[in-house]
Amino acid sequence: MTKQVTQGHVCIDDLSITFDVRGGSMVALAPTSLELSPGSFTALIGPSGCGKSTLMNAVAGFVPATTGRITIDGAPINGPSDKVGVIFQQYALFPWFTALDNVRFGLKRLKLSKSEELDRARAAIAEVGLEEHAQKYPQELSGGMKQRVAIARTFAFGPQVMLMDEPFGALDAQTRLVMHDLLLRIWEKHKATVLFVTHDVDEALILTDDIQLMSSGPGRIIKHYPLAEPRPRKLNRDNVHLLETRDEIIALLHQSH
Ligand SMILES: Nc1ncnc2c1ncn2[C@@H]1O[C@H](COP(=O)(O)OP(=O)(O)OP(=O)(O)O)[C@@H](O)[C@H]1O
Repeated sequence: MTKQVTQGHVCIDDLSITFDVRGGSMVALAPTSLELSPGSFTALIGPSGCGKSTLMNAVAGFVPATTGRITIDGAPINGPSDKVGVIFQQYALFPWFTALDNVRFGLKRLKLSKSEELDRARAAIAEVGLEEHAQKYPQELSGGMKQRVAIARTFAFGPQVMLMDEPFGALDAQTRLVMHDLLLRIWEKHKATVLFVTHDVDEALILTDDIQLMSSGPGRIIKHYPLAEPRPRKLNRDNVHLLETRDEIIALLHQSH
């Protein structure tokens, strides 16, 4: 039975971000509104420099809104929140901790007993298929394995919102496919609301419920593409809508370059 999700409702309302730079200011994100329903999986696509990471960083509470506001379940975001997990392209694991201890570190905020923390970390490591590598250090793991640890660490503490900024951008094509299956399996189980930045249109078409397309910088959302096709998806002639959507998005991205 599908899990009913009620938390992780993200409202981005007329958000713009301006940075102070030497000799003035620069608009990194033009006024943008976006609503993510609880448990949905949304891709953010747009030309380089259009403000995708800036938007993510604002939802993560790392960058303040210049105008507008962001709420999660009605509560304004004014800084990093326990409701939000973040995964970047760079794995951001602590090199001095094993895979298991990296996941345990992510659980510290929950203040569990030592045995509960260990059980939960072990379960998360098992969920991403790394039981046999739990005692290895990041430098002993492949890029795909490191990103599995990052996924385990972030989902383990139970975030309602998951922000993923090109999480598979550094991985080879084959490993990416494996990671797509893994991410979908974990997302379907945990049902966090996911906002996923990617440059890879196919990745967005395979994974998400909705693709939000941004204009070139200072960007804003110009169009969105709801995707109702059941998963797992394949980009072939049986899925004409996905292929047409791909063509249209690629054409718009080319125009904006
Ligand atoms: N802290 C900052 N200070 C000043 N300018 C910034 C800062 N962060 C981002 N910018 C600028 O804001 C604009 C948007 O950057 P951002 O990283 O959000 O784009 P992006 O769409 O994620 O790009 P890419 O796809 O290349 O990663 C860029 O022009 C960038 O140089």
